[in-house]
Amino acid sequence: MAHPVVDSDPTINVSDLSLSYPAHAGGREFQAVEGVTFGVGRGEVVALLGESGSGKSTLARFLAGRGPDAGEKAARIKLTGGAATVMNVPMHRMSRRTRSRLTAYAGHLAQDAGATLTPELNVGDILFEPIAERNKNFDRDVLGEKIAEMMDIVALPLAKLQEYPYELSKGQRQRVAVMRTLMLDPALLVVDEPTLGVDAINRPKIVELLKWYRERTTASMLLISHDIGMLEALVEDVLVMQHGRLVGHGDINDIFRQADHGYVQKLAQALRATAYDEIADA
Ligand SMILES: Nc1ncnc2c1ncn2[C@@H]1O[C@H](COP(=O)(O)OP(=O)(O)OP(=O)(O)O)[C@@H](O)[C@H]1O
Repeated sequence: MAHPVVDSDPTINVSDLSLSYPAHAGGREFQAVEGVTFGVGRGEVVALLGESGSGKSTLARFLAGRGPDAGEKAARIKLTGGAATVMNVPMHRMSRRTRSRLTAYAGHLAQDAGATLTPELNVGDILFEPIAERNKNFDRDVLGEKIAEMMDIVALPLAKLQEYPYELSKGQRQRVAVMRTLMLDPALLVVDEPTLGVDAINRPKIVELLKWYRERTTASMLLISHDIGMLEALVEDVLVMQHGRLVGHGDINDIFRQADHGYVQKLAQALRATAYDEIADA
């Protein structure tokens, strides 16, 4: 059985990978990702950009080991071509046990994760939930220090630990969801639009938290985000997807300055319209 090697380099290695959703409701199998090749080196932060429906979340969920996770059969992702390894674990025909080992080291923040926090638990227990699921006898005091540090970074008062998700704002719930993803000290962090729907004042706090995590670990990150502040603070390498294919790949500055693909040019223009020039010139 394959064991994840947490310090393997690269952390992610993808070669000509194609991913599909199964046929359902009389429809045909749908290929969401087609012939994608790239790697994420140890400690590297790679951003995955592209228009809605281009396959970013599918690729991210699969590489985080959550491909077959969805309750509904129709949402289970199948490898239909090529190969991928994550922390040296081949992603093809993975046993349930191997997958469980992998997901212990690969954190995944799904899109809009703040909306899916367990409603019956208070924030403190939500943060302990991933650890309690693996080991009932964990040390609350040791982890309490880490939680206090993270709460401080994202500017949530400690009193919030006693509150339930319905008592929090959307942005507060999202900050809790990001903290929860960091509780198991993932060696690979796959985050899908972590600041989406969070107001402009609180977005930088999520960026700060991911930066803090990056600085205290050698974690690798695959980050889906069009948040310019986040790209500036964390990202070196960018992948651009369109219709399930990779249409751009390279250094964040080069790709937006010398993009030769029509869609990458349009995306670069849109990002520049926000603040990209300031970043590229800095
Ligand atoms: N369960 C499913 N069954 C069939 N097709 C699906 C399923 N889930 C997603 N898709 C399709 O797969 C394609 C890629 O979707 P995906 O969510 O990966 O894109 P995305 O780039 O992350 O988009 P967004 O930015 O809107 O999240 C889309 O065409 C989508 O409709």
